[in-house]
Amino acid sequence: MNAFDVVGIGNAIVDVISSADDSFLDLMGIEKGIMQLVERQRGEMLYAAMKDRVQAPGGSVANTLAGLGNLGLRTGFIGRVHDDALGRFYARSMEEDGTAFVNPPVAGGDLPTSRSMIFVSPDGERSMNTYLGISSELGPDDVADDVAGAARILFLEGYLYDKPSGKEAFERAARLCRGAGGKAGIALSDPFCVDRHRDSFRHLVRDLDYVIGNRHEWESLYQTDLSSALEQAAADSGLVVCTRSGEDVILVQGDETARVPVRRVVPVDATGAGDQFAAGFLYGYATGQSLETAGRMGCAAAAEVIGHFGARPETDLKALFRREQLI
Ligand SMILES: OC[C@H]1O[C@H](O)[C@H](O)[C@@H]1O
Repeated sequence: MNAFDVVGIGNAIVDVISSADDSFLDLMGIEKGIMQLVERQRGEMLYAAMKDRVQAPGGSVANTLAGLGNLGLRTGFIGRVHDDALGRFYARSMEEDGTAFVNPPVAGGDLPTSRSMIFVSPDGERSMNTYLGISSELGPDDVADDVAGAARILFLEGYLYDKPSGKEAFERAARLCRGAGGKAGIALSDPFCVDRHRDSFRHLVRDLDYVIGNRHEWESLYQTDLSSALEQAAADSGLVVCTRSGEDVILVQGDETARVPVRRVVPVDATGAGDQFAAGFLYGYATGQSLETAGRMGCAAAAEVIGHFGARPETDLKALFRREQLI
């Protein structure tokens, strides 16, 4: 029996969250609604400018694992934090959220634990400014055989391709998992990330077992409109999932297509919507649900997280799924 139902690998990031209106974003030169990588100095400047900031564990794939841990699956996260206050907070929080943080915080070195300064606008949009710190050093040595090789399902973060060592870690993890008979898939992360790594990601769609992305990411990947992009993706990949903020989610596996309706609501904070969609979907995938049920689980988990600040669920997702008659 595998030690883990789902193992994820990605950037281990502490989120620092505060509210800000559009004029503040303009003043600070922050592009609304995307994730921008920032240098340490700019990160410190933005941190200092945040009013009533709240600190929470984040990181895209790690957020998904927290959702899966909440749902009772056996989960592990491969990430890299420094042995500083933020890093110890992060490792402890992952464990408290039900996910094994398999690599201990790293002592020594200059780079601190990663943090993302996230500004939430009154319309619920989030603008993320991430200083990668020690996470930029995540590499193949962080990927243990008895973690990636012991996963039934592996979930990989597209953002890792931004650093050569992250890419090597990603590829080693996928090799170990699939070599031991597990399934590996990727979250495309964001359209700019797709733009930076288009050729590599096109290969991954062909090589991996499932791919999750939103409409902008799929359009960027194939540089065409959504329906042509999904047609190509379905021909390339075993299982394709496309979220479309506020519109039906589309899931395609071989000849089967499911469309899952989404209730349109104004988010309190959109941070983590895609991550929790992935958690609900992967719970369905791991427990052998139909495409449609897995998609509905994704939508339910995403709807929960956008109803409050922060990128991780605050309620019992299994109870939520029961109420929605999904389990
Ligand atoms: O997807 C949301 C996450 O992306 C960024 O990596 C932040 O850490 C945030 O928690």
